[in-house]
Amino acid sequence: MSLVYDSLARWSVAWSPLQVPALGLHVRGPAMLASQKDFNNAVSQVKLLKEDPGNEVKLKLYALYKQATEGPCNVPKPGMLDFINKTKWDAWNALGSLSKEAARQNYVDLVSRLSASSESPSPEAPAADRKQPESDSLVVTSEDGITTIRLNRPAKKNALTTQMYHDIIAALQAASKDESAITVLTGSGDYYCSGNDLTNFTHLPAGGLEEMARSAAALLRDFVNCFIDFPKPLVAVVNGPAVGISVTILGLFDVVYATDRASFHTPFSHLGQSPEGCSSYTFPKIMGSSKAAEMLLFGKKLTAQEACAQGLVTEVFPDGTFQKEVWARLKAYSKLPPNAMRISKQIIRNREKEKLHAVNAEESSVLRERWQSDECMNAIASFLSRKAKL
Ligand SMILES: CCCCC/C=C/CC(=O)SCCNC(=O)CCNC(=O)[C@H](O)C(C)(C)COP(=O)(O)OP(=O)(O)OC[C@H]1O[C@@H](n2cnc3c(N)ncnc32)[C@H](O)[C@@H]1OP(=O)(O)O
Repeated sequence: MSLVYDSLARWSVAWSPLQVPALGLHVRGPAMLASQKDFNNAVSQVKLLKEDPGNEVKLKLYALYKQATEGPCNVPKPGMLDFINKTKWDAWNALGSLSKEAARQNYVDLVSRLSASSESPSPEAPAADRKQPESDSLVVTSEDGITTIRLNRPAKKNALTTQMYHDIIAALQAASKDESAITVLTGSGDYYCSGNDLTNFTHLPAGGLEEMARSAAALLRDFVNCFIDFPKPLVAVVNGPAVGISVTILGLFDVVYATDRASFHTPFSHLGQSPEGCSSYTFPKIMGSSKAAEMLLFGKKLTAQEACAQGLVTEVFPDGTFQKEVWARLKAYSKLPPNAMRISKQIIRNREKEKLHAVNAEESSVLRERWQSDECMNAIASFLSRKAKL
């Protein structure tokens, strides 16, 4: 094994970025596919990366570059002892029949994530230096090795405004670098979260509905990407009912604790919308395809006990002792060696990441279209005119 690593290390030095170029099967709607120009720009951007992304990522870049430019692997497999070329061949071959267009897009996405992370400030951000959220609707605290991101809009059942999506992204980015061992998302008041604030769709920008849908899809994608990439144990403390996107992203958490008062509701069809938060992939995996379909297609609301029986929730606690029991447990977990927890999370999650990014891109692209549909507009108008509730 070390021989392969050694060889890869030398190989990466010899690599020109132009030869370099993610594993994973990407299926996405045509609206989101990168152009040849985007691809060429990404190829140039690789040369400007400030940090060496490491051999694993270089291999992904290489494989995607080959797939995007030459299509599926079409050369004979190198011999057993030709470690370097065999490793490259395996990476390219693992992409199977992924189309050139999807490979080009995945390459562009990967480079853009690499560029963003190499530009972000790397030093550890202690809790005291954390940039506070722009609005009071999100409260971020760090104590006892736990960073807690609290949705704080109880009068609106913690519905997520556009600003809150931005603030959660910033809070997760800061938490990934602070000194805490565990990060928690929870809500204030009687609800965990009622999902996307439906009035987000009423603030039409100059470009109209189309522009609103485009920018919401881009924000959704960035938001979900942060959960996919979050490096530390991520725990949801579900203090009450959860709706929409606050339910779907639970599949990206490591542990989900719920009060017995919680319920889990994804009424996408009622709203003329479609699943997000990678739930089109994680839910069938977690609970099987027919239970997932009942939730995601028919909007079946699950009790906390049902969600636990189906694997979406880790454990359910009586509401009266929920906070006390959960926080005592989290405080104990936060004393465990943080690096061991990060590394274990990496092992569990890393092989799925590229797939999850592809699913996220596809779901966001489909929703961009859905948000411009009459079905969706009518459902939102109906809620806003107080004719409809879930
Ligand atoms: C970047 C964009 C990404 C987009 C990602 C897409 C995500 C998809 C989803 O999340 S879909 C889910 C959307 N959510 C809903 O459809 C829930 C709508 N809300 C309700 O049906 C009900 O409010 C309820 C069942 C959650 C709670 O009912 P209850 O009777 O207990 O309470 P009220 O209805 O009186 O609510 C109190 C006030 O809160 C406002 N409110 C609640 N949820 C939302 C919401 N999602 N969006 C906007 N506003 C919400 C509600 O209108 C009340 O306000 P008022 O006191 O001013 O009347």
